This record gives sequence, structure tokens and C-alpha cells, in this order.
Amino acid sequence: MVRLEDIVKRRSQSESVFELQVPSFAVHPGQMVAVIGESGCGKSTLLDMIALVMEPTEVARFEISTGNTGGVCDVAALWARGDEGALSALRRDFFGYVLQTGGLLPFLSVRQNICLPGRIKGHPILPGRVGTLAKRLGVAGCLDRMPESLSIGQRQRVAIVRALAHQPRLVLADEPTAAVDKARARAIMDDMQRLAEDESVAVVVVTHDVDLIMDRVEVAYTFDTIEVSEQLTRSTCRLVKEHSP
Ligand SMILES: Nc1ncnc2c1ncn2[C@@H]1O[C@H](COP(=O)(O)OP(=O)(O)OP(=O)(O)O)[C@@H](O)[C@H]1O
Repeated sequence: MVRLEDIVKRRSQSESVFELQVPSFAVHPGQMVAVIGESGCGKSTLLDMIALVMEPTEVARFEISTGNTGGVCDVAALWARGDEGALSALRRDFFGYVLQTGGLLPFLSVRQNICLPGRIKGHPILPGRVGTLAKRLGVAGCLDRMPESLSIGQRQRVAIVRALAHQPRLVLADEPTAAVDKARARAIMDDMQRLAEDESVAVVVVTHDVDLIMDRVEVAYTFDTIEVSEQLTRSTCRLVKEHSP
């Protein structure tokens, strides 16, 4: 569904340069892939490139399969010719996002929060879908409440409903369980994994929590980071797991 090969991203800050190398990265429909590693190793940089919000510095191959008919979009070519219209359309239609702290707007009800991305994107949400997803994630009773009256765990579950409501093909989750305790984190990861399988949605989860994620995913990537010189830090993304859980 998403395939990256030989991608490099260089980020400069005053005198120092951080270089992320991604020899190979892939995620397929129905699969949950973990991206793990220490703070500063490049997890968010990789996620931002996959989300098409950060342009790679060098790229050999960056492809997204856009439909069930086998259509493949050459993202590298879109970046190369600065086709912002096509990139925006992909961002709008293809992705769902789950953020670290839920990111719900406090002045909208839970239901309005869930429906907002679909409204902004101009994608009507199928009748009954919000209720069905909310029921599956145990937040059906929260739909007409305001976010402030929900626990942190409930807010994260609502954020997952919101990410999936408009039927994206790929969900990007950046530390989705950082704000909840271990038991809730396990339950939320299990829910995301089951939903990914049932809906044939691909999920990329960025997390520090190796114990939490490794038993749950078929595929995981991490980073080898070295200080090449005082000025240059190089981090290389590599596969650490590729088995059935
Ligand atoms: N805006 C920026 N400009 C230049 N360099 C940056 C910028 N943001 C981050 N970096 C550098 O890029 C490197 C990777 O950052 P990134 O945020 O991808 O790491 P991370 O693994 O997601 O970290 P964390 O787990 O702490 O969120 C870091 O060394 C950081 O110093």
C-alpha cells in the first residue's frame, strides 16, 4: 500500500545536521506496523514523510497504492514536479490520524469531533458508521457529551473512531497511548489492530513502548543512530520484526 525505497531526509539546525536514511519501508492493507526507537532517532520525521507533509531530500521510490484496482501513485514524481494539488488530494483522501493526546476540539461534542474531518474533506460518513465504530470501541455512550467530560482513555478511543470514520486507507498513529496507563494502552492497541484487520486499513504506529507493541504487530522498524561527526548524526531505519504475531 505504501512503499519507500532509498529515501534520505536531511534536517539542519544551526551547525548540526540530522540525516535519516530509509533503505526500505512498506505497509500493506490490514497490517499494523510499528515504528519504535529512542527519542530523536527520526520516528516523527519518517511519519511526516509518509503523511506527505515533509518532502524527502532524496528519493529513489515512494509509491502509494490508491485503490483496490492496483492503481499506484508515484509520490516521488509528485514531489519532484511540485504537484501540490495531487499531494493535497492524497492527504485528504488516503490518511486518518490519531495524535498523542486525542486532539479533540473542546467546543464540539464528541460526535461533532468525529464527523469534522469528513466534513472538512467533503466525504460524507456512511449512515450508522459512527455509531458502529463507537460501539466497537466502547464509547457509544459518549457521543453526545463534550470531550472535557471524558477520561483520557475514552478520548483516545474517540480519536480512533474519528480517524477511521471517513474510511481512510492508512491510519498514522503517533504515540496513541502515551497518555494512558498500561492496561488501557494494551486495550487501545488491541482495538486498533482488530479494526485494521477487519477494515483492511493499514496502520503505522509510532511508539516508545516496545513491550506494548512487539507482540501485537507482524512488522516493526527501528533506527540505528550514529554520530558521524560533531556536525552530522545519521539514523538508519531497519526492519526488526517480520513474522506473524
Ligand atoms: N524542525 C527541525 N529542524 C531541524 N532538525 C529537526 C527539527 N525537528 C527535529 N529535528 C531533528 O531531527 C531528529 C529527529 O527528530 P524526530 O522528531 O523525527 O525524532 P523522534 O524519534 O520522533 O523523537 P521523539 O521520540 O522525541 O518525538 C532530531 O535529532 C531532531 O533534533
